[in-house]
Amino acid sequence: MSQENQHIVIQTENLSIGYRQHKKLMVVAADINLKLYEGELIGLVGANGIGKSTLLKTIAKVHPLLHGSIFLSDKEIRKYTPQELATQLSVVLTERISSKNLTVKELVALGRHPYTNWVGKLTEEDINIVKKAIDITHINELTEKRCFELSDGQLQKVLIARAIAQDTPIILLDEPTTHLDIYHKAYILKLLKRLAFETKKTILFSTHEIDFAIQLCDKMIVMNTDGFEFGRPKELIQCRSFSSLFPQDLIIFDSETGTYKVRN
Ligand SMILES: Nc1ncnc2c1ncn2[C@@H]1O[C@H](COP(=O)(O)OP(=O)(O)OP(=O)(O)O)[C@@H](O)[C@H]1O
Repeated sequence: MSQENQHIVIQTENLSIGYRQHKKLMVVAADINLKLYEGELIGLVGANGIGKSTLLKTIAKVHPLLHGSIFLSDKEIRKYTPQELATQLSVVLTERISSKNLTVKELVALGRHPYTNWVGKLTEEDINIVKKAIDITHINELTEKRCFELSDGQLQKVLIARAIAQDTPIILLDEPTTHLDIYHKAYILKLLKRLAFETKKTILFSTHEIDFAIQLCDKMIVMNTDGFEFGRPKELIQCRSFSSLFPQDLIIFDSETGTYKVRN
């Protein structure tokens, strides 16, 4: 699809992100201007502590912005009620969940919460959406287990299933593949790509799997100490964005293969 026909789903204008500590501002990143379109899978990469989680939490309104604006589907984020926001955006963060006594099926069904009545009764359509989310994330054999019985990787897939069940135009994920083996890392990223393409969702995720992200993402945001670079993976390779991401004493970026190699 050509970009002119696509809607902008997330837009930031002169956004500054960071923290207020003892009345002091700690700016993590400033002047962030992004336009993310429907149907795009966008990978957010950068060194440890550069601000990836802070950016995701700020866009999700889990953490307040310091300056500037964020628009989700043309509406400023501060104007959204929590209920409205839950129908626009689902989030998978790295924090441990508090509802570990729930079964996997119950946790995934919580994704339907924004759409259910006040007693949380699921309609037949809700049940089908939950089933589909369980199917496509390959967690069928886990549905009756309680969440505290799961491995980190299994729990990660369950949280992704909950976000899919929430069925929002935007999905934000903080390091969704951290605890997964290499096969399931590729599986989940390909699933996110397919979801973005087939259902026109905008999916933004942070990751340290830079080589997988280069292979699969439509666009990438590269955060570094000087600011950020944004574009298609090929363009970013040409601009040497990945080469300058880390000190060059131990690893170098091979632009032919799109991977990092350890120096001999
Ligand atoms: N609650 C907080 N209060 C104050 N500073 C924080 C808080 N959380 C994170 N920071 C700081 O903000 C900066 C960015 O942290 P953030 O967690 O966003 O980085 P990240 O890129 O996600 O890192 P990683 O790859 O290690 O997960 C870091 O310097 C971190 O110490």
